[in-house]
Amino acid sequence: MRVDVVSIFPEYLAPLELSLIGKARGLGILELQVHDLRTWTNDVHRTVDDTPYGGGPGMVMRPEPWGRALDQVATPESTLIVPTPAGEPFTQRVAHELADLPHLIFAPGRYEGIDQRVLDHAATRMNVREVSLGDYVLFGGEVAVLVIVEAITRLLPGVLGNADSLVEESHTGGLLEAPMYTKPAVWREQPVPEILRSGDHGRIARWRRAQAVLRTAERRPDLLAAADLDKRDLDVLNE
Ligand SMILES: COc1cccc(COC(=O)c2cn[nH]c2)c1
Repeated sequence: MRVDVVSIFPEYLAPLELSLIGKARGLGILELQVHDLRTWTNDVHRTVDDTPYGGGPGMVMRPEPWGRALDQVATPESTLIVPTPAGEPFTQRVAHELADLPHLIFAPGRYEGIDQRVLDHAATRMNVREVSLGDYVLFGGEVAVLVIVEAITRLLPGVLGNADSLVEESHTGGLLEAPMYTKPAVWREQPVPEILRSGDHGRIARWRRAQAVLRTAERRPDLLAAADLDKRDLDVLNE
């Protein structure tokens, strides 16, 4: 997979050089390049924003620099990803969809956003997806790009050593993950649930499922409604 990021704060994306993402790049699983949007400005002040038509507070990112950046970076097989509070929810399912694509271009917006014509024009020549990480507003999309790139990179084949760890992650099967424990068996007078040390893998799987159902009911009733619960799950909820 190839990833390009165009930003007015390219140094914000430096953490993408580290850890698993750095490993994925080292393995040739992921190609990543970060670009400075101001490369594509042509005025002496390298201007990237201006006041909004129709009035209102703040500034809007001008279309020209973005248009020239995408002219250079995009191909017809590119997908433009724009992190924005106004986007579709970014979920593990969306992460899987994006992980299958050949080329992602991230357009983290600053100020009040990017002139809409940039996205409309891009949509005539590539896929465009506006995605939201949550219902809050950041100063810019760079932090969201770090999150999205990490969520996608860990799904790329060869990145995670133990493929099984993907199976147990939250949001698989639509439920939250059960609580996890490791040594010591007792810590500050708190014992690990004895069932997990019983060696009875059938009971352990049932216990974990029950914990996942209860935790999801408590914290994310929206996910529970969408999950395919079996009779035992319903018994757990009605206990
Ligand atoms: C492109 O337009 C804008 C406008 C305002 C802020 C941002 C940065 O993204 C977020 O704030 C965000 C992303 N998911 N949840 C919040 C982008």
